[in-house]
Amino acid sequence: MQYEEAMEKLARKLMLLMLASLRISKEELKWAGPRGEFKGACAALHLNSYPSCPNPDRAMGLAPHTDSTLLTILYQSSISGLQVLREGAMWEVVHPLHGGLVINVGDLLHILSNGLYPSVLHRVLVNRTEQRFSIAYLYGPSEDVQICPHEKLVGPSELE
Ligand SMILES: O=C(O)CCC(=O)C(=O)O
Ligand SMILES: [Fe+2]
Repeated sequence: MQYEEAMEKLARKLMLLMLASLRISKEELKWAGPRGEFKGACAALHLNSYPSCPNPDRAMGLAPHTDSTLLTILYQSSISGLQVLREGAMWEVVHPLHGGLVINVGDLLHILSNGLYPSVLHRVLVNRTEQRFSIAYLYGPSEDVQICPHEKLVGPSELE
């Protein structure tokens, strides 16, 4: 519970920072609410466990996917395995950093930002000798919110 509360606070803060970077204030996104509280936001925790496998090439950890969230906050233990697809071509390992969290942009933020924050294709390979654990906090809007590109990010100037 404590973990979820801390993650929700962080997710809200990240959302406001990312929106600000797109020059969108909380007043310009109705469902952010007057204090940027993102009322009714939907969240879930994935508790992932990947048993070790002596032959990782022949085992599946997590198949390539994007998260259908606004954003995902990921804690990975000290065992690597997470990879992201770079420039649509190369799988790159996301090395765990002590005390660090990984932020994945999800499909809903991709849509909201009209592609300025692209969602990231990622996968997990199992480790040869050690079991790996991760905790993914999946953050999305309230279920009655319809996501579309923000009006400030569409229009003639964006198409030029
Ligand atoms: O285990 C990981 O590092 C990634 C987990 C993940 O992508 C997910 O739960 O959606
Ligand atoms: Fe994921």
